[in-house]
Amino acid sequence: MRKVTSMTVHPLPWDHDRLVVRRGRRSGVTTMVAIHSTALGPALGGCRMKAYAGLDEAERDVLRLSAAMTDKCAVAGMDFGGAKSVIALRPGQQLDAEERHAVLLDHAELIASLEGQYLAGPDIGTGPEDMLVLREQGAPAFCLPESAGGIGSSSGPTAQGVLAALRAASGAVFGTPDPAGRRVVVCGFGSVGRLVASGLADAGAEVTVSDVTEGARADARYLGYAWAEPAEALALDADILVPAAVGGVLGTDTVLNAPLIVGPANNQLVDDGVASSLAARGIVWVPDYVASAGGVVYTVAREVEGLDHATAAARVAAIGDVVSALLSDSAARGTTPLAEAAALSRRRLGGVRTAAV
Ligand SMILES: NC(=O)c1ccc[n+]([C@@H]2O[C@H](COP(=O)([O-])OP(=O)(O)OC[C@H]3O[C@@H](n4cnc5c(N)ncnc54)[C@H](O)[C@@H]3O)[C@@H](O)[C@H]2O)c1
Repeated sequence: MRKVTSMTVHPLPWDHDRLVVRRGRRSGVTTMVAIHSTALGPALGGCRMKAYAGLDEAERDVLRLSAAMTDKCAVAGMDFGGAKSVIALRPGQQLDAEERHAVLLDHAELIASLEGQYLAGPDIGTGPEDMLVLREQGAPAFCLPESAGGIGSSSGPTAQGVLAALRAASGAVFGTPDPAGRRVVVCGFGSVGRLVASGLADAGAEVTVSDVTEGARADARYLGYAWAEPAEALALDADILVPAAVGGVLGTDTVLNAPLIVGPANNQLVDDGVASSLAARGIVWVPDYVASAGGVVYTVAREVEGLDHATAAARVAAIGDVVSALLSDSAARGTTPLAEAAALSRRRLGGVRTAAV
């Protein structure tokens, strides 16, 4: 196992706790875990399985994502640190069932060697069934299938957290949290986007949805939603834009015509500087790691802390209180909601530097 410590100048950023990288003895696939911070408790974060151009790219991804998890946990009030893991496939590499199982066993071995400091959840390319394989091999993992006593998909609580954030932000921007009559564009009609869209439609909002797949378009038509082409969706004249697809969609030059942006998509900004540019354009952007925390908040409360549904759901709903406070503080101080979220994270961490790499 290659263990990189904070004595290593490259590629480990100064504020990461550790990065462990190992080529699996069964699968030959390289997997890695980055633990950004354990200041608040054991570090948790998703396990991403995808193809990378090279291991440098995979390391950059796992380091950046683990740092963001520290902020996500800290701002959501969780007593957990931030981490992430990556199963780095080669370009074009496809795994059959047996190879996938071997990769998961290798990854479980790596996670188990961290002695409880990393708790894995699902991310792009992995799901609850994979978490069960990790758990069965002695690796701490959450978001297990319902058949194994877990909560299954985290999409429901993630959507509930987005709706809580959206209501709170609507209160700040429009003077009322009620989405009734608001024109909302949901970009990305996937697991979370669909639930956010239906929650808003049920509350009386005028919902337009968009996606890149024909299946999503057919489903949207069947369910009676207005449709926007993906290339035009972000620029639609609306009250609220909900990015629920991929990251990197909001840049300084992106044409936007909604005064409020709040959604679950991770890493929505091309870079953190875009937060200032959005504020200067009079657009309120709720930091994605605040709005999207519902899934991890709920799942960890239920599966790791053993809390009941009502207590866990109340924690998800409290994301709305966090958003209200961030927006009120940013308005009062002339800062961005992102700056306020980062400051809140730093306060919880007792001054430990947490900037994303
Ligand atoms: N599922 C969760 O619990 C969770 C938690 C936190 C964050 N997120 C983030 O929220 C986002 C949505 O998650 P999900 O679970 O619904 O994913 P998903 O894969 O089910 O849905 C994403 C949808 O976006 C569509 N899409 C891709 N590119 C697009 C584009 N350019 N324009 C419009 N649509 C496009 C896809 O076709 C897909 O239908 C992701 O960024 C994810 O990382 C999800």
